[in-house]
Amino acid sequence: TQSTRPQRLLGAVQKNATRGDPRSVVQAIDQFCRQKEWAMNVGDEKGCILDSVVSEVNPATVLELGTYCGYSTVRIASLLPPHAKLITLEFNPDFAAIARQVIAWAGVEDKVHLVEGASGDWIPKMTEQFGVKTFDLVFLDHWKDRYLPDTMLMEECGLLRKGSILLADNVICPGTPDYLEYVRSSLRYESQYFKSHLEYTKVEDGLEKSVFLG
Ligand SMILES: Nc1ncc2ncn(CCCCCNC(=O)c3cc(-c4ccc(F)cc4)cc(O)c3O)c2n1
Ligand SMILES: [Mg+2]
Repeated sequence: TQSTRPQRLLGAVQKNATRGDPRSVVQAIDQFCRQKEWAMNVGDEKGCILDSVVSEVNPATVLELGTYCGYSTVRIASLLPPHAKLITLEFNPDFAAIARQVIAWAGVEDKVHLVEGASGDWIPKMTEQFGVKTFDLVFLDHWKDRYLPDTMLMEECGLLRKGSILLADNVICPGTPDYLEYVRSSLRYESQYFKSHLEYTKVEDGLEKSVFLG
């Protein structure tokens, strides 16, 4: 039977990356996506911006919405301090199965908790299920029309504290207009746009970094 793109991406990781070396996993995926098949990873250019925000925040608790194949999961986890925790939500079981193997190949599984399910269902259960009080950093990379409702839900559930950072992918392409309008106009956020490009292309895209002011 035909393999899927995520399966071929995993194959490229197992063939070209060194077990236990997260940077080589990131490099193998970027090479596969540039030379073989485009895939919706945050990519190398926006990935460098992601790395700089993660390093600056040095978070103890991270929530990632939308795991896909685990590319940004591995990028973030490789920069976390020893006892930090990254919870990543993936709706699609086939993507989740691939992501688990990519995360394991990179050797960062001890820092990562991959949960299969929809953000709207799981955000209200974060505290009771994982003992997380608040998130220091949230990386939004899931359905673009869920960025705003899930941000409001995180506020309502008390998962954001003064200084929590939201970093949102794809605010230009595919675009998240209602989310951008909200974080840029709300007095409860201080927002900053990092102009970049859609992964592996010359199309404009960018990341929006928003600090929750409490
Ligand atoms: N609620 C909930 N909870 C949990 C979940 N887990 C997964 N999902 C569903 C997420 C499905 C994938 C989301 N990502 C994208 O759609 C995406 C698309 C492009 C793109 C595509 C084609 C173009 F021509 C141009 C740009 C580029 C990107 O960087 C993207 O991230 C969930 N939903
Ligand atoms: Mg994205």
